[in-house]
Amino acid sequence: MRKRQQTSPKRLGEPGPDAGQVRELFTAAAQAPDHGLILPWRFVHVSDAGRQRLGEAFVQALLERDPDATAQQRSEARAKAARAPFLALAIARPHDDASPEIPPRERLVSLGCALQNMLLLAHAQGFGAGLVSGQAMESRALRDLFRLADNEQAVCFIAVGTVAKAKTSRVRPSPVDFVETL
Ligand SMILES: Cc1cc2nc3c(=O)[nH]c(=O)nc-3n(C[C@H](O)[C@H](O)[C@H](O)COP(=O)(O)O)c2cc1C
Repeated sequence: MRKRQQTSPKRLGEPGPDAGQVRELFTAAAQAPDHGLILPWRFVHVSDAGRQRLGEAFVQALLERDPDATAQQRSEARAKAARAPFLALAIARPHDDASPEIPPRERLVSLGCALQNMLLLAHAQGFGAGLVSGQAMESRALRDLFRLADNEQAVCFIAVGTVAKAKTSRVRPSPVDFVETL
C-alpha cells in the first residue's frame, strides 16, 4: 500500500494484465463499500478494437471546446487513446429515482473505493497504474461513445501496465496534517 503511486498512462507499456488479472481487478472493485447495495457505478473496459473509436471521441471532445484546434493538437488528443495496455472508464451514477436516500457523496466514495482497490491490486500484481481525467469527461462525444445515461457521469479512466521507468515517490502527508481528536 505504501508503494502505490500514480503512474501516468504514457509511462505504462506492455505487458499489461492478462484476462485473468483483468477479472481480478474488476473483482477487487466489487469489494468496495456500497451503502444500500445500489452499485452506483460501472466500468467500461476499452478493448483494443475500441481504442480507435475512443481516439476519435477525444478528437471530437477537443473540437467541442476548441473548433480551431490544430492538426497537431488533434493528433495528440487521438494518441491518448492508445496509451496503457489496460484502460477502463469509471462511470458514477450520482442520482437515481430508485435510491434517492443515498446522496451523491456516498456514491462517489463508493466509486473511489472501487478505484483504490483496483489501483492497489494492480500494484500487487506487479504493474503500475494511474487515474486520468480531463475536460473530455464532460464532452458530448465521450458521453455518446460510452452511452452514458443522463444521470451518469464519467469520472476518470484507470490505466494499468508495466512501468518503463519508475519515478521518485512523492512525500506523503503525515497523519498530523489531517487528523484531529474531538
Ligand atoms: C478522480 C481522479 C482523477 C485524476 N485525474 C488525473 C489526471 O487527469 N491527470 C493526472 O496527472 N492525474 C490524475 N489523477 C491522479 C492524481 O494526480 C494523483 O493521484 C496525485 O498526483 C497523487 O499521486 P499519488 O496517486 O501517487 O498519490 C486523478 C486522481 C483522481 C482521484
